[in-house]
Amino acid sequence: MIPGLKDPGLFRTQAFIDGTWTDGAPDTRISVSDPATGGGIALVASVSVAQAAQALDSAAAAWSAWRAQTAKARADVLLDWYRLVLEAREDLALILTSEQGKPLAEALAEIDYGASYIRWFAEEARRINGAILPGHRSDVLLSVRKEPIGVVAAITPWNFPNAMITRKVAPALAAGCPVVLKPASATPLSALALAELARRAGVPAGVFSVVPSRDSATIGTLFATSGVVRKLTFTGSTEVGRLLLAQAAGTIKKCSMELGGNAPVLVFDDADIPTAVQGVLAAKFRNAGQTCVCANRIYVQSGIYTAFAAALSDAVKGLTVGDGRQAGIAIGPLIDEAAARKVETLLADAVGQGARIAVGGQRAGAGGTFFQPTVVAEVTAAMRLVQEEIFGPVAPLVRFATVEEAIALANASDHGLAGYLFSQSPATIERITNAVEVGMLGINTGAISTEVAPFGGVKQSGLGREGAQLGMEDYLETKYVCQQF
Ligand SMILES: NC(=O)C1=CN([C@@H]2O[C@H](COP(=O)(O)OP(=O)(O)OC[C@H]3O[C@@H](n4cnc5c(N)ncnc54)[C@H](O)[C@@H]3O)[C@@H](O)[C@H]2O)C=CC1
Ligand SMILES: O=C(O)[C@H](O)CS(=O)(=O)O
Repeated sequence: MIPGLKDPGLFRTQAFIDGTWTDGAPDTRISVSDPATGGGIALVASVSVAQAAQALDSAAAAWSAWRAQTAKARADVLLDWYRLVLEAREDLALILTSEQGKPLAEALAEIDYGASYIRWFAEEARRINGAILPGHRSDVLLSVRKEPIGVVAAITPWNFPNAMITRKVAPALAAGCPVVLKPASATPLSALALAELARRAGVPAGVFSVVPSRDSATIGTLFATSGVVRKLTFTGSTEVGRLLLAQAAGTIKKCSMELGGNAPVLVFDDADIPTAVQGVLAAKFRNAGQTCVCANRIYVQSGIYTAFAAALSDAVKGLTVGDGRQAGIAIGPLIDEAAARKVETLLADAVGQGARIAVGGQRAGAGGTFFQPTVVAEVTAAMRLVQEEIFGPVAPLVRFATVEEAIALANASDHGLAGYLFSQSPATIERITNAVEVGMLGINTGAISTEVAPFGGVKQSGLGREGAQLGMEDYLETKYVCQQF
């Protein structure tokens, strides 16, 4: 149980299948722990493959009635879900912080962000328009219709355990598609609370099921290979996304992939230093650096390097580390011991090659997975801090000299999700905007995520877009009709 919930009915530990709360496989449960304390907070059902398959079958059975609903009727259910989520935002944030660790202020922001996707796609549901085409002959009528793709299987990560779910489920339901969701095993409680609120909003049985599982690989294989599933949508690491794409190939399944990132930041000599510092703080340290759009490699032009490094270090020293439920905390715990060890390993590699720790660099506090917000100077491209997604509160600073060098350094990655640029030169901004290989670019800001804009990456950061009008397309099929008079 989570102390302090106003509505204990949102604390759900069973699976939600075909509109019913149900136990999982016997003798198998997911132990959910609080990353701030290491203590256990719940034992959650872990479904069997048969139960996951049953959820898929119930989705297929519910599809025809859900797609037959008018767009307005689906939009009304989504708006009710949106209202209920906002009414429960404090409980949802407390559940989220308890299982994931981010500060409550960030958790509240995530709930609002997640809810914004529900509202956005409630509105988009009524804008799924087709077209009448100018015919190629005078005796035909040509039309193009958008139709729901069918049963959607979704797999989501632990770092945004609310918004990554609504960013998928809301457009799917709006389009007329049923969804079976497998949330991350570290953070199933947020998903189950959303399912309870969807049930209260009137989402019909079978249209939205949640199947937590300790055996992600087996459930993932079922989702990727089942003939019932028409659409697989995944958010998580590139490694798992690659595996799922390969598994889905056998059924030519439509896939959306929101994968790993390695965001470059370019700070030019003409940047406004306070703006650049605030932008890097926002892009680097949100969720203790555990976001896919985090600033991962910070390239600073040589003329501003010393001043920027000093200003950023001073700002980072002011970031407080602690339990996200306490007031004023900026950096919560990392999700688990493995995540903390990875940060230590990357730092040791950098220092071993000559990098210098300017701020932080150690675990914070007595025990646990808290890590000091860290600034590392004199980092080079040869270091793992630059080559790998850090997923921790570490800001590596790399020098560069010219615009051409900055472009080459920024694009020297197999990933291309987000990127950031700080400059006051229109010519530099235009040059970099055109040359940098990313799906999303922040210019003089580190906060870019919104439901109104298409979220996604290029290269090995993924396929497709979420949010915006584009985000609906991933849940639709196009039918062309040629009618002979
Ligand atoms: N592009 C985006 O929007 C986002 C990308 N990410 C990326 O996700 C990663 C961190 O999240 P994690 O949850 O640790 O990623 P992960 O890939 O380990 O897990 C993501 C989800 O996949 C499941 N999973 C794990 N192995 C699987 C398998 N073999 N088959 C099927 N499902 C499997 C997990 O249980 C979880 O639900 C980072 O690389 C981050 O960049 C995270 C959030 C957003
Ligand atoms: O990085 C992620 O996990 C999310 O996509 C973060 S965001 O959408 O809030 O930027």
